[in-house]
Amino acid sequence: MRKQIAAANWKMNLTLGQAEKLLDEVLAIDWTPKAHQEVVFAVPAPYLYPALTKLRATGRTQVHISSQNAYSEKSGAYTGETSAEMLQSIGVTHVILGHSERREYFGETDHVLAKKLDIALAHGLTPIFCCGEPLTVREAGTQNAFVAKQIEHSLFHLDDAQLRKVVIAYEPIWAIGTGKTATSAQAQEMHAFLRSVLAKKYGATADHISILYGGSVKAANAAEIFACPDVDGGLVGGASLIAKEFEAIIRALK
Ligand SMILES: O=C[C@H](O)COP(=O)(O)O
Repeated sequence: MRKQIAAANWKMNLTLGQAEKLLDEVLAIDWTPKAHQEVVFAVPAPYLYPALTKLRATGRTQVHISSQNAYSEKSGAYTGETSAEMLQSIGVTHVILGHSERREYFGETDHVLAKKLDIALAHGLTPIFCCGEPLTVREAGTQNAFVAKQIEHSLFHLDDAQLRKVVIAYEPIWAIGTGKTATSAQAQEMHAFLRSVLAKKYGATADHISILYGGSVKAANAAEIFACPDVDGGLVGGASLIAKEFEAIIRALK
């Protein structure tokens, strides 16, 4: 079975004290993962190392710490940036790339994201690559072509072995932080389409790629969305900041 993943994206929220309390609460839940289940915490950069330290103390092996971003160059005079090599050196295993907020506020293009994917993979990180359409595109009914282009432009230069290390997150922008979730039918339709896009180039490998859904996932809707055959868990923003909510989302993994 494909990996089923509950990924928390804390975005730019929480003080250190709040972050430690939340992590403690979620790490303490009585949860025995199935072999194919994982939990990922994408925490703000200043909390990566404290979070890793806490996680190591629990001995949990199916829980991982992720960066919310990494730069597209190996090292050098890039003030304020964090490299994939730095993340690897402290024990971070995952990195979110191409979140719509990065694309919108920081001008990240498909081309830059292709470079970020390369450098993340070269340093052994698992990229969680985000794609998704804005409301205008959804209303025009052209979401499939829009999202297929994001995938083709940023991922299609990867070889089969590299693609197998990538997790995809489909996040319709109109559903992020709006409380307006895609219906499970809309999510399934897009996830199946994305898998077919991957299959055209990578054949049966497409069946091994986890595709997460993101956009107003919460305790009340996670089980229905995760039950869709092509949905392999979720990338969760707001609800991941509340321990009880995120616990329920973890328990909704299939
Ligand atoms: O990365 C997470 C997504 O942007 C979803 O955020 P949300 O769950 O607050 O809608």
